[in-house]
Amino acid sequence: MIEIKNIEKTFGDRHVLAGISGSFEPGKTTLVIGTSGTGKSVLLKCMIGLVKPDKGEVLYDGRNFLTGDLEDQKAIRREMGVLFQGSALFDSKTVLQNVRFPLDMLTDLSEKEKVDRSQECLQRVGLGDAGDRMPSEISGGMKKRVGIARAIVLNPKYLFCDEPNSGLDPLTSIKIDQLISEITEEYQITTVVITHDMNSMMEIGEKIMFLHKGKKVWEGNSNSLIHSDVKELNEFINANKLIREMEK
Ligand SMILES: Nc1ncnc2c1ncn2[C@@H]1O[C@H](COP(=O)(O)OP(=O)(O)OP(=O)(O)O)[C@@H](O)[C@H]1O
Repeated sequence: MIEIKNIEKTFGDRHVLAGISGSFEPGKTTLVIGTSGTGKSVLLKCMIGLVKPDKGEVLYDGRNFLTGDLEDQKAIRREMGVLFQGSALFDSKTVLQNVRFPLDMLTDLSEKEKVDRSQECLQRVGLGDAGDRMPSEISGGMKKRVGIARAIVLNPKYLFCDEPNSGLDPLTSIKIDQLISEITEEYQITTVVITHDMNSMMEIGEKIMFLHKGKKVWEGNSNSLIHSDVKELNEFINANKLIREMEK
């Protein structure tokens, strides 16, 4: 379980996060949604330690990530998997080498153990026979799968995905969403996904947080999403519906 308490962040005179609290449960995918520039990525960066919040707490199963013991902080980092926007694969490495990279950096497993574990993760994301291919030779959806395999290779307790559907067609997006959701349940990972994607919200929206102007103004699931009486959320949903209509 991850808990965030009253997270605030200001850049210059811009109050980007104005006190956000919430909790993220194991085995569940929590979606963080909101219009562009509303602070979703900054919140995620605060949670994974890439940005230091001005105020607030981030607790990983009760361990304070910002002010806690250094050993705890290191252990928490080791327990995180991150799927970055655009997959962020190394172009000069093969698919398998990309997946094993965290094992090379952070473990002293034997060569065979590293290959076996990387291969196992590739298998899990449906790319068991793509290990020798180069990133330039595979599709956008496959790159995301490789990114997911790399994010889970260290067996994380916490998984963070920033816009996992960016650049994908709707069908591939749904498959990637389903994969993230299945893996989350299967390994009981606490997963946080930032998304704009209305399909994702309907498909895997068991828990959704809506941010507006640096605040969490609504929380619920995909069923309650469409019946909310929060004006900003309704505007966001209608704008998304419009975009979907235009894309058809
Ligand atoms: N390092 C930084 N320095 C200054 N301003 C920043 C920095 N990082 C983010 N911001 C600002 O914080 C605000 C929120 O940005 P953020 O990337 O979190 O938005 P977002 O909700 O993720 O948007 P999008 O959906 O477009 O990715 C933006 O106005 C952005 O310009």
